[in-house]
Amino acid sequence: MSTSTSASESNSIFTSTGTFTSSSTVPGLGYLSGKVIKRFGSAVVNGVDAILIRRRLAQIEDSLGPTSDNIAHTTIVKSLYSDLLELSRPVYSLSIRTRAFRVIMSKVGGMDFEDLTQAMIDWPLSESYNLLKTMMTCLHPLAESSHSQAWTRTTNESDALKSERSARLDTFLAAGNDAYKSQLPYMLSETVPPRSFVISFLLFIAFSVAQSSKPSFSRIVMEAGLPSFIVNFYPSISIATLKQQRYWFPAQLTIHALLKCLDPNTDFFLISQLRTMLDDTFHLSSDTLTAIRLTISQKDLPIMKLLEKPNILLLGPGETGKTTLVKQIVKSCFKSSQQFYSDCERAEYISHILCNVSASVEQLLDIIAGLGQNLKTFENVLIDLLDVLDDLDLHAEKISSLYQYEEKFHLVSAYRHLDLPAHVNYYFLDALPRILKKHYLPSDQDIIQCHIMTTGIHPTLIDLRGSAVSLVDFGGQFSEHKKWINWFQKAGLIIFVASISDYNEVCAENPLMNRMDDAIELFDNLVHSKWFVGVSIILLLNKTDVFAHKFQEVDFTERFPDYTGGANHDAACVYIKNKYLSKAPADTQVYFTSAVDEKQILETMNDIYDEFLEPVIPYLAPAPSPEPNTSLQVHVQISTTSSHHELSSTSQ
Ligand SMILES: Nc1nc2c(ncn2[C@@H]2O[C@H](COP(=O)(O)OP(=O)(O)OP(=O)(O)O)[C@@H](O)[C@H]2O)c(=O)[nH]1
Ligand SMILES: [Mg+2]
Repeated sequence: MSTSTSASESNSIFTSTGTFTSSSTVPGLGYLSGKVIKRFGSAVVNGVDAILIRRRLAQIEDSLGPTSDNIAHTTIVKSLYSDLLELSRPVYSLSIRTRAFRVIMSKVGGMDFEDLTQAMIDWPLSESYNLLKTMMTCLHPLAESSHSQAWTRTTNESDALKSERSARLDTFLAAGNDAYKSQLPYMLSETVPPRSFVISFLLFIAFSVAQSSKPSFSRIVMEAGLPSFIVNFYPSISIATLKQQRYWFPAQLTIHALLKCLDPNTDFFLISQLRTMLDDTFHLSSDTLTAIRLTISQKDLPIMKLLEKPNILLLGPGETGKTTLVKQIVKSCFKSSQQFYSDCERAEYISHILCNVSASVEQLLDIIAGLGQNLKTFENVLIDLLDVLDDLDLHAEKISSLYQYEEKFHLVSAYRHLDLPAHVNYYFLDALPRILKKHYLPSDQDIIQCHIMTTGIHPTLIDLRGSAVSLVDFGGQFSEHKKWINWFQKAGLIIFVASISDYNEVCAENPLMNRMDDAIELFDNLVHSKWFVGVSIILLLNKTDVFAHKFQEVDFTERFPDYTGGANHDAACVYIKNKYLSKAPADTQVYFTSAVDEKQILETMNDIYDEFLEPVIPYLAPAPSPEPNTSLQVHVQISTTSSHHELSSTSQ
């Protein structure tokens, strides 16, 4: 590093009219350098003074740079920031300014700007103006050579000198941009829209304006070009319908702070300019400064993970209700006045539903054979039923004969206790007379109740209160688990879906393994996985409706001898919940759900959105626009009836 600074290097590149304000009180080198900075400000800096300035800068970098520890003493902090700002002024050499500017921009990017803000407010307004203008140039998407060229002096410099100056300025701006970017609390990726890049800066401006609360400071923010800067990143902010979107929040917060601080008597023009950009309904429940502080503090929460990766992963064992949940959410985004499934889609479900039932009937036949009792009549009914289910069109006669003996259906129902899958046992068996009718077309509920085993990974983009979030559905069978890991790094939030009613069932792939034991073990593994540090994991104990039936029919204490809650259904639910929670952090959120109940599942999802997603929504990409000629606000990337799915042939 050069220890001397040439006259040409130390000349101002940007015009500056300010006076010097640094007043370091730090004894020793800091003190000396503070004085030097103060004394030499715009003068040509040479020799020992240049060395002292550089040493002071190194000290500032050590204390305030990204790797520094916090400095407790407020007087020291004040003097450090004061000198830092001083050294960013255009009167110093570009190499000094670049280093100082880098520290400033890293503080802004990392939302660690309370002290910097204070120092800037205490600075002369003309200096703050220069700095803010430089920051906006540095963050502007086109902050490249065109800018620096416009900023270079229009003296009679030779072209070569001009282009050298321009190149050095580009390096200066790029260094600030990089420092800012490197400290952002969220990662920039393709899924994060460009406006997210300036969230930290806008909060810095909002905070400075609110902290200063002086109209004069707000005025220089306006004059430095903030409105056009905002419009660059939020191009439609003046459009009434768009500015109400929640993702305008950081820009709206900044505009709101400015409007609060400008003087209505003298700043009429500026105020009316800002009014066109502010949503009329914009409202803060606390004062401006508190609201900004709250927004800044969110950077520490796991929700920032969601901001980086707006993916909600639905994990859990097979047949617990993951896909049903997706179906309900996707359907809910559709305007209720219209039909969600077309007749064609409904027709595609017929074969899946028939297969669901016939798989269970086959299972029932196996069970009966194993009972060793003479149940010939019943077996014949089931065989007839299987035939019919195999091809409805060919067996019209048989269907009518089945109808003639409606008690036969009751006979089937009488064997419910024989461990059939819940959706057949509690739903499709009752619906058989309707299903076997000519021209049967599945209802919405039939589609929700139909099980199609998921294979592979299926992300679906959903409209979450105006923002786009990806809901990722995975196959839950053992053989599918190895595919999950590809998505672990992309997890923003995890919803582990377990079935509360499977306590007396065995795994489809391993009849020796109890389903609930297997689910708890899987949950335990995921909760403690290194992939999910800082990611919230929500537990959904699903199939409460099935549990309610089962709890009446199957002795709970037989399975759990240490359960002491007797016939109290709620006590049994808490008992199972605690079994899961014994493996998880104490603050794990648990929801009891029935995914086949649309209203209930949407209420639960709303609670999850409020609790885990609301603060992130303003920063996410907008939801995909509705398809032409439809009010569908959801972009479903997979077809629920596609050939990606295989039929479940076994359930218990
Ligand atoms: N009664 C009832 N049935 C449910 C509930 N949740 C899911 N089901 C049914 O259970 C079956 C399995 O549900 P899916 O959503 O396909 O399960 P999954 O977790 O996606 O299963 P895999 O894709 O195999 O991992 C379907 O027939 C659903 O209708 C519930 O809360 N109550
Ligand atoms: Mg599924």
